[in-house]
Amino acid sequence: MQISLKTRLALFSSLIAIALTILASLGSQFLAFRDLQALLEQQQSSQVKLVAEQLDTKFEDRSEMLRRVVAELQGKFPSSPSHANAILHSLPLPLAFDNLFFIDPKGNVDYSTAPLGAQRLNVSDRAYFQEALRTRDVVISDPVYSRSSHTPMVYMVAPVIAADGRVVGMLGGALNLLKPNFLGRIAHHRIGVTGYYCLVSSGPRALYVMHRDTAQLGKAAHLTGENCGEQMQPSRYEFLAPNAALVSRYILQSTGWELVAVVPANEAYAPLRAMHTRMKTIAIVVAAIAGVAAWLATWYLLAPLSRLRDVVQRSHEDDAAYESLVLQRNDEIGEVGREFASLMSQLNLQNDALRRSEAELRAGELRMRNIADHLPSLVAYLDRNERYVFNNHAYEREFGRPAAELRGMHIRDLLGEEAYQRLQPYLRRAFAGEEISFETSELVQGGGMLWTEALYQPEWNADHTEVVGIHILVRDITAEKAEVERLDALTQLDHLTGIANRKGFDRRLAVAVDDANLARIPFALLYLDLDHFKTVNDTYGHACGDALLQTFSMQILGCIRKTDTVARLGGDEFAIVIDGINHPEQVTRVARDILEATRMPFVFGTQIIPMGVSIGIALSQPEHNTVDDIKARADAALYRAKQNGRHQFAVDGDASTAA
Ligand SMILES: Nc1nc2c(ncn2[C@@H]2O[C@H](COP(=O)(O)OP(=O)(O)OP(=O)(O)O)[C@@H](O)[C@H]2O)c(=O)[nH]1
Repeated sequence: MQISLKTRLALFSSLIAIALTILASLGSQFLAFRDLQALLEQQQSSQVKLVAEQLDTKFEDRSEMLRRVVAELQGKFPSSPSHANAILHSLPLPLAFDNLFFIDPKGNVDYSTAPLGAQRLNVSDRAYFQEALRTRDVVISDPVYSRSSHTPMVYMVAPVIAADGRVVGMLGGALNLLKPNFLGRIAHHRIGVTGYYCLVSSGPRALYVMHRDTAQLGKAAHLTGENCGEQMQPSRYEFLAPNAALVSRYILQSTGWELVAVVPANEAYAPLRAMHTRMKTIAIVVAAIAGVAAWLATWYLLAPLSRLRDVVQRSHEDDAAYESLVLQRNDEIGEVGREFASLMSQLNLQNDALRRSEAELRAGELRMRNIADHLPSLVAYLDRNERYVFNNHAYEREFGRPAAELRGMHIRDLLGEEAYQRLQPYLRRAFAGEEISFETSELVQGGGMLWTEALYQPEWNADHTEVVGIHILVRDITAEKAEVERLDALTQLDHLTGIANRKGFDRRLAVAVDDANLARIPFALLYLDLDHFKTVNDTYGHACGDALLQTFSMQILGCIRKTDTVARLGGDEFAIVIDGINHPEQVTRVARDILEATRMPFVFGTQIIPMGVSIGIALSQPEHNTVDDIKARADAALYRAKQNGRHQFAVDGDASTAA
């Protein structure tokens, strides 16, 4: 389930408000607890101190009484039981003590207002007796717990000191501590309703002298930190639910005993509990109100954000949705709204431009495709895996398959394994980044050659680090080839006579030399030069000379085979290449035929002009031939024919030859 930001923020704010309210309430409870605790401790301490001082006063009064009586004895210990009884009964002490007694210097209890047992009591080993001997003052004993009477007793003794300073005896008083006139009233005294006191003696064996539970009387107590037996286990959150009783203590000056007052937590902190309950109620109400208020405030404050979100969502389908935004808000949401509106406006402009350029691009692509489709050449694009991505219509015509079917097809599958193997070196170079152009030829059905020119142009990735594909252009150049050959042939023809010119002659001669060297096909080279042609020109004019040259070339053609080649090398110089000769006679017969053909005069208009030609013949060598060598030999033979008187032939290497 998706929870909106607004809900989450509202929830979060509410929780914060509730948490803060609870924290504030806990804080005030803690402070209230601390203040109340300090106040209660102060009050209770004062009360305990007051009671302790009353007890001290009671002990002090009795001590003072004993001192006064002892002083009245003027250092004389009673000399007889009757004397002692007289003294004891004459004193007001019985009101203060439960019984009175005299102890002689050896610790024997001689006289007592209480009946003495059969066995004589000696207290010389008691601490209070020895203390009184040492301090020579009134001493209060540690409490003695009487099992028979279940009462705690203390003995107070005052030494009788003779004029010479000796302790001649002691006057003692026994005190039942639980008597109403002493501790009795305090023991049953309550602090508050459930609070109570206990009194713990001093010394290493501290006992309960006073306790609300009489069963505890005389039992061991803690020397320090006594809580009247209460279990004190304050919790960590004492201020929330006080658990530990409120304890105050005070040490009696007269005895060193500790008076402890305990008020159970239930009573001591009752106001706090009441306050706690009230505060809890208030805190719940305040937290609820704060939570709801925070929720509503967040909801209200973030409502524009929701509207902005709606507009943003609608902007997917509606480019103008942002125009409904309220942009006057002077806060972050207003800023976001304005930024969004500005972005959307820019985006719309860019989208328009993009749409326009996309349309242009599509139109451009269409144009390019149309152009490519109308081209007679094969136009394709191969991806890195040598699979077609694009093929123009020419492919459909060429391979008889729809272009869509070719898309994704491997080039090998379309062209066949053999053609693919032929093209692979070129493909490899193109994929290596080289722009390749090459020609191929193949025999076509019905004879003739089909010539094609292929252009492989690599396409690089954006950072020019890798070739991602190849553009392929394959065009039929058969017609071009034929035209080139035709033009090339034209360049090898003599424009005047229509036979080969020097260039054509050189090519033909080179082929003949190669054939002779490689295939042992013998050939002959004939150099021909018209005799006195200059005179013809000079006498009958240049046109006449031209006509003679044309006639002469026709005459030569009549004397040679179709496979032989005649060329005009320039001026009145001609050459013939005769190959595949079986015998030199075959060549000399051609020379003789030409001499015979030119024996007849040339008729130009009304002019009859005698003709003559000198011929030099060179035959190919059985072994190694060169163009220059055979030319030189033919030329030398021609020279010889001229020298010998013209209109004859001479054969290289044969000095006798002539026609
Ligand atoms: N009519 C015409 N004359 C040409 C043409 N080309 C060269 N000539 C001329 O041909 C002549 C060649 O003369 P040469 O071969 O030097 O002299 P020749 O008179 O034939 O002498 P020999 O060869 O020794 O018998 C020169 O007069 C050139 O001007 C051409 O195309 N037409």
